[in-house]
Amino acid sequence: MPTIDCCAQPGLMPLESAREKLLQVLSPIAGTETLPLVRASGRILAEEIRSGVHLPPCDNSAMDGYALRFEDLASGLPLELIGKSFAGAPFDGVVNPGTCVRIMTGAALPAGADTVVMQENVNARGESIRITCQVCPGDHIRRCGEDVAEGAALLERGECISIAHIALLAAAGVERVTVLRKPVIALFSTGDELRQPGEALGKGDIYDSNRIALLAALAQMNLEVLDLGVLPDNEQAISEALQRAARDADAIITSGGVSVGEADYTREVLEALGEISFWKVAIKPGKPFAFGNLQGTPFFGLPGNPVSALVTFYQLTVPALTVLKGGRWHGPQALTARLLTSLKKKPGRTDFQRGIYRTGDCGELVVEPVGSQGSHILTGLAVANCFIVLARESGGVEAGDRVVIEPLP
Ligand SMILES: Nc1nc2c(c(=O)[nH]1)N[C@H]1C(S)=C(S)[C@@H](COP(=O)(O)OP(=O)(O)OC[C@H]3O[C@@H](n4cnc5c(N)ncnc54)[C@H](O)[C@@H]3O)O[C@H]1N2
Ligand code: MOO
Repeated sequence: MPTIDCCAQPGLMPLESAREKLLQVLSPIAGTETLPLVRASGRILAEEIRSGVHLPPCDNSAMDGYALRFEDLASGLPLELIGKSFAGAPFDGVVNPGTCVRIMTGAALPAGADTVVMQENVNARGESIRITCQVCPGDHIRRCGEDVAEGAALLERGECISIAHIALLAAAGVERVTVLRKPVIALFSTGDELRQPGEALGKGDIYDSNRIALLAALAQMNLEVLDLGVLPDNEQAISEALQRAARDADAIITSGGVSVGEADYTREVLEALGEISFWKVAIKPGKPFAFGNLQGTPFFGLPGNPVSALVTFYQLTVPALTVLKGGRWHGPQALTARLLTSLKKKPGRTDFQRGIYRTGDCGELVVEPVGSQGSHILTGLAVANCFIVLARESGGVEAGDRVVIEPLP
């Protein structure tokens, strides 16, 4: 019989409900900017973009070879070579019956020609050629507009611009794009024990890792950060920082001070100044996550334990920030894998254990939990490439069972 999770008190909000609530409350920020295409990767498109050209712009050759008229091949007679067509230097004449043109990959198909034969299948002698293989009409021709027709939509509003999108827009001659501005995220850590790199550690002190990791993660998401640094466990300092954050930022993220200890002030101060919509989620690690707002600015209170901070960042904060910056959140990117080592779990909270997945000998995905799963154990998270997600009401899982995994970004 499974034992009870003593940390899963009644009233914890299921992860799915918490996420739904966040996504209901958040809406995209207003404001746009126009950027050179090359700087637009990861930004959210604020306009639909249509193509001003056909892609490819004209019929052209997919191979280095010879452009000819298919019907000429029936006779088996040699074809007279009358010119050359290069990408950038097309042949201006016409391929009349009995003639052909030397053509390079990407060169415009000359008028009159309807087929290209690659040069490996041709015997060229002086100014005439013979075809040495079976040919089909239209072989090796890339058709005008077969990728994109002039006027067709290239990208929709709200698309998160990828490198492939940049290639597509560049191919259509787009130089600048209008994107949503970057939301500003205010960020601070709390804790009297937190020190900066270069400072000596006194007894019980640690270096502030959460803020640094979150700064990097927010930059990777193309968000602007208002870095409010490390605050002491002091209500006045936290209150002032929260009010500045609400005034100057589009969202507030804090680390620490959301549990029930005597120096855990962040959630209490936020509640006194603004509103907490929910506190404590049925998730492990990360239970004390708090969400609310201060004068309409969304507030994400991440727990201080380093793994808990990053699990709640990925599971709850990233979906909300994706909506805030105008993007679409498509749900967790889940796969299934066969578990190689059994895992203990008590029902009550959705568990995000850290694991390493790979393709096993039989070609299916397998996953191995990393050693220690403590919420203060950063090495486990550092070597992991996925979360192993164990459902809220499930107990332990046996080796050989199939489990859900979510690859880490
Ligand atoms: N009686 C209970 N105690 C605790 C509970 C509970 O339900 N009942 N929940 C535990 C859980 S779960 C978590 S997670 C933590 C969260 O606590 P806080 O959010 O209040 O965080 P702190 O107390 O400030 O710190 C916890 C832990 O993390 C270290 N820390 C804090 N900030 C940072 C940082 N920026 N970088 C690196 N490490 C940080 C801090 O030193 C503490 O060790 O509460 C449990 N307690
Ligand atoms: O959930 Mo806490 O996040 O277990 O350490």
